[in-house]
Amino acid sequence: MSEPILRVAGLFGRIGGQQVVEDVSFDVPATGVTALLGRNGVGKTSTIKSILGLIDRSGGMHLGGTRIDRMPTHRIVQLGVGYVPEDREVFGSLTVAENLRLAERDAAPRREFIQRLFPDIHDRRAQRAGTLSGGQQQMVSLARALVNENRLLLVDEPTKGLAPRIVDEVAEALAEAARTVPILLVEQNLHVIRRLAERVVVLSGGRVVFTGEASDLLDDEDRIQRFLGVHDATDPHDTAAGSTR
Ligand SMILES: Nc1ncnc2c1ncn2[C@@H]1O[C@H](COP(=O)(O)OP(=O)(O)OP(=O)(O)O)[C@@H](O)[C@H]1O
Repeated sequence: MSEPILRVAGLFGRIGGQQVVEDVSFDVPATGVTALLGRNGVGKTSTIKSILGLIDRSGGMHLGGTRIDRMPTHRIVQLGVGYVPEDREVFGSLTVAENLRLAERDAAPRREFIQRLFPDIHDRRAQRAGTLSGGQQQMVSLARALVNENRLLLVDEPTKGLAPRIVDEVAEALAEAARTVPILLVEQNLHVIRRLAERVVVLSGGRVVFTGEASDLLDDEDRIQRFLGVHDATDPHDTAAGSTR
């Protein structure tokens, strides 16, 4: 296997003195989607924020061979790490175009790529982002990260709270994006994980409890239940209409 784009070794993260990430180690391959999974509150968002230096953290982290564990957030971003935060965080009083413009970091932002990937958002470029639906805001949030040439994308629960049809659209956009950039994806929707992820890292209580090929987890109902606490409604043997969240 080629060198991983991100190497996390013995990462600890703290919020208000409380340890929320405990000795976490994993690699993110240089291509495809790696899913960071686990039940609610196990430390997925905190792991992403630790990588970016958004919370107090210590431990070894390398981005393509460059040590980043002592770098401030803006330098990590400048190295080419895009971030799509949980709950989108678009600027509601600004237009779609303004939201995209303020995210542009590169000399040659990929405006045509964004236009092709998100035609609906392009049509709404003069609309204030706060008046968009949740799904449309998610597209703006994704577009803001994709407008730059990144070496790694960190995407936190992009389908949370969205209607099934919009979940499919977001998954499609992520699949397209994953052809150009490796993605570390926090996601709870098993359909989306199944569709996008090649590798999985599972957390429990702030620690890594499983890493492997996505199929090693997704084809094992017992592991799904144990690690994620959900029923796989896509399982053909399962006649109950179980929740995938
Ligand atoms: N701002 C905060 N102040 C105090 N504790 C926090 C804060 N944010 C998160 N925590 C705690 O840190 C732990 C990990 O939270 P985190 O949000 O990283 O989990 P998660 O796996 O992303 O959860 P979810 O799936 O619900 O988003 C939890 O116990 C949570 O209560």
